[in-house]
Amino acid sequence: MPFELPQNLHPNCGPVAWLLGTWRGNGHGDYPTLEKFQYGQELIFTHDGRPFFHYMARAWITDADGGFVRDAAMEAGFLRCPEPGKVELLLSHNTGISEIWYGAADAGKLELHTAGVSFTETAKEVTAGSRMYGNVDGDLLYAYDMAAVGQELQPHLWARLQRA
Ligand code: HEM
Repeated sequence: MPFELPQNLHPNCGPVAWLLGTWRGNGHGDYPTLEKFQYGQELIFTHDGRPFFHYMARAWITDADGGFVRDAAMEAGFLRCPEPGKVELLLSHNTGISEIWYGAADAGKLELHTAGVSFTETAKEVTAGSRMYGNVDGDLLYAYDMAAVGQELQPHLWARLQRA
């Protein structure tokens, strides 16, 4: 179904409007401390006309044929649009991590970097992140790099999702 810009979209959110809706697809994961893995994921961005989007995502580990193995990471938050092209992201993870991000959006591309990461006393140590979201031929491609468990900033996830 083609994406139609909502009539009540806040103008500050124009550069990220293409993200609105539900996306599903597959990704790959890696990190020096881990075995490579594959996953399925669903991302949902919604809005109510105010200058922010609500965001939630859930992932599940898959086998080589794409079959469900087990539930994996969940994250939820708010993508705020203080002015066109400028975003702030507040993100909470089921793994006990909470982050503040700043980013820039332009022509189907959104790039974000953490300004701060907090974690509970039982969570793994994550100290920084970098995310890139791009609209490529109508699909959502993203890459997530993290600095965690003593390793420097490097790829943990990349995925290609289709509009559901
Ligand atoms: C699509 C979402 C994600 C998937 C499918 C995923 C998958 C995995 C898997 C399979 C592992 C190995 C341990 C395990 O089996 O649980 C892992 C470890 C880890 N992930 Fe992720 N992850 C995701 C998102 C994230 C995010 C958003 C963060 C940071 C906020 C993160 C941080 C970590 C850390 C710190 C480890 C532990 C590394 C270690 O102890 O060596 N992951 N992840």
